Amino acid sequence: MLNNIRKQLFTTSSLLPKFNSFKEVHNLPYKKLSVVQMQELLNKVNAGDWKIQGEGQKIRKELKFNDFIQAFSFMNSVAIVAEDMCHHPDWFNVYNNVHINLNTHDVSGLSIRDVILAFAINEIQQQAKKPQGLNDVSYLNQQAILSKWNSL
Ligand SMILES: C[C@H](O)[C@H](O)[C@H]1CNC2=NC(N)=NC(=O)C2=N1
Repeated sequence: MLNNIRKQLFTTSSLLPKFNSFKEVHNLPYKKLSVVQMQELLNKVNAGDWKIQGEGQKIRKELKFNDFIQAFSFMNSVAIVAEDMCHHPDWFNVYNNVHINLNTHDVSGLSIRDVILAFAINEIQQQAKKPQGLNDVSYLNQQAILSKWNSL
């Protein structure tokens, strides 16, 4: 048991791919990650605040914003990155609350794609300061997110 965990921890260190555009993410190789591997990767990319659900079926985060404009502008920014990645959040929004679940359908669980999107969402959350309206995504800096990922 301990040996298995050690082996899994060891193998995760080689699992962080580099890429220069979110459009490349769809072509990266991916496989189902164990709960241990997933937790290790989330910690590594500063996304330890995402909670792994059940036996590793999905990860979840609940966010609260100042108001609906801030929440919806954040969702617009995430939608832009998610569409480029071809990996989309399963989410719920009421007023200033946004609940997000991520998973990878064809592995019936979690993969590196969920790690990358969780990382990007955390970065966008930090960037989303004071939008001028529902559709204001002018603060979104994809290059900054990409270079931060590539330097992890
Ligand atoms: C065909 C297309 O690439 C797939 O259906 C994509 C779309 N968006 C997705 N989004 C998420 N979160 N998980 C997926 O497995 C997924 N698959």
